[in-house]
Amino acid sequence: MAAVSTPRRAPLMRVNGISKTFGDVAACKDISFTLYPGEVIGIVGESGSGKSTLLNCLSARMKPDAGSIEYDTRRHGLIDILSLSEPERRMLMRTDWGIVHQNPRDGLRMNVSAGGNVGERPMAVGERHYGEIRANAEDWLSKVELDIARTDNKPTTFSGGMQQRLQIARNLVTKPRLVFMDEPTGGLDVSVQARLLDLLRGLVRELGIAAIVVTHDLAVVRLLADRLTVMWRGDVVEQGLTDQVLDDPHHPYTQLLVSSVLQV
Ligand SMILES: Nc1ncnc2c1ncn2[C@@H]1O[C@H](COP(=O)(O)OP(=O)(O)OP(=O)(O)O)[C@@H](O)[C@H]1O
Repeated sequence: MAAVSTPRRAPLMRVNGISKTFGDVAACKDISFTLYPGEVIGIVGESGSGKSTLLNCLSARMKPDAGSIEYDTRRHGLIDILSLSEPERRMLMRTDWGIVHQNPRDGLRMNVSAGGNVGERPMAVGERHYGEIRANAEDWLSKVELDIARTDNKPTTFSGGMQQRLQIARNLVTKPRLVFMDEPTGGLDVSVQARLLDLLRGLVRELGIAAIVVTHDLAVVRLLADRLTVMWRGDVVEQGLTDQVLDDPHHPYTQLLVSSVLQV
């Protein structure tokens, strides 16, 4: 019988040999991986292991010393993001990418209403009909479980959890293909974290968005990530399917990380 071959999807992002040094500190050493459309990759590691540096390089906010990052854009196909000009990078950010910061204040405009925060991105990519932009913004506020009666309120009047949900709506409203998340539930109460994670997981799956999620919290990756990358002192020490890595860790650092969590 002839072998049935599964068609291989084209990668969304191909990361090859990324390194970044600050003085004597090698923050990231020769990091490579491939991300496929709709896939969620978690990057875990202790403080100072290089997670944020890697995320900053991948999202073109920091230039690595070596390596390449190719991304399959909707507009121009596969491009080397390190060669983008600043306006091109900003356009990619508006059309294809989202960034969810740990601190919602870094990702929101605090003096603009909640509806304005969500409506700004569709406007930035050319939508002009006020009624539709507002209706879409309200739809997204509902999706992230914010009361649409608060549409005209500024995020300064929201709780931390509400601000984080607003930041998620602002990022997802234009249906990006890739979202970078840096400790998306950090700094929130445990009960608020759990609800937010459920919401994020539902939205990412429903929209088929790929994501790269940096966290030191294994519960976050257990729930969100298909695959896991474990960093230790700038190196990737283990990579694999999330459940496999967490249930059967091979590297001593991963074993320590998993055993230090009572229950994930
Ligand atoms: N702008 C910078 N200048 C100098 N050193 C830096 C800079 N950014 C990061 N580093 C160093 O690079 C290493 C990796 O830092 P990074 O912030 O990427 O780690 P991290 O895993 O994200 O840590 P955390 O979980 O605490 O945010 C650390 O030793 C850090 O001190």
